Amino acid sequence: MTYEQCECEVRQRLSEKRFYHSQCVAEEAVRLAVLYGADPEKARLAGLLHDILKDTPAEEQLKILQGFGIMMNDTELANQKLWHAISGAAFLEFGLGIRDRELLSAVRCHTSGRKNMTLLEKVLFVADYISADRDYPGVEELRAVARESLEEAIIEGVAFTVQELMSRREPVASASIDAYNDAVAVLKEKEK
Ligand SMILES: Nc1ncnc2c1ncn2[C@@H]1O[C@H](COP(=O)(O)OP(=O)(O)O)[C@@H](O)[C@H]1O
Repeated sequence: MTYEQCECEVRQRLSEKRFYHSQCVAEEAVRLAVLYGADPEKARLAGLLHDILKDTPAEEQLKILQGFGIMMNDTELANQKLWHAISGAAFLEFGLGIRDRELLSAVRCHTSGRKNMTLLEKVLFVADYISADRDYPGVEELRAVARESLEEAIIEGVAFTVQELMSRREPVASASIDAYNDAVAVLKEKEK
């Protein structure tokens, strides 16, 4: 599929606001990719596609996952906000025929992160926090951190999300803690 065809698939499934967010994440992912040595065009496409099922009702997302025979683990099931990433990656692969495993796994883990993230996964994970449309308190600081270190940005991003989830007494998927621990380990290694 061409980039334009992908854009068309995304646009028809998302609200204007969410489509704009996807475009902003695509642009930010390119910037981070250039800065840290990932493939900019793959990063752009991952950013464009990452939220493709975000506006699809949860029951439909479940049906899509069941239809493709994909199981979620217990924490994933307990966190509805994670479903669009998992169902989105499945839809891209089995619905649209996108075969790029690196891109698919970046979409699959873009919300929670995961253990042993690839460079592209890190780029997308961070781009989603700092894209131009984001305006939460602290986003400017996180943008500055992301220009200096992807790992520091992952740590700050996960800390922000986990604190927010805990304050609402919501379950926390351990994939984010894994991503945090890996980032801490990379920084410790660099300090040596
Ligand atoms: N480890 C996690 N466990 C549970 N929920 C999580 C985790 N990480 C992220 N989330 C949920 O996902 C939300 C962010 O998802 P995201 O796709 O970036 O949404 P949006 O683009 O609407 O901000 C967080 O606000 C949180 O509710």
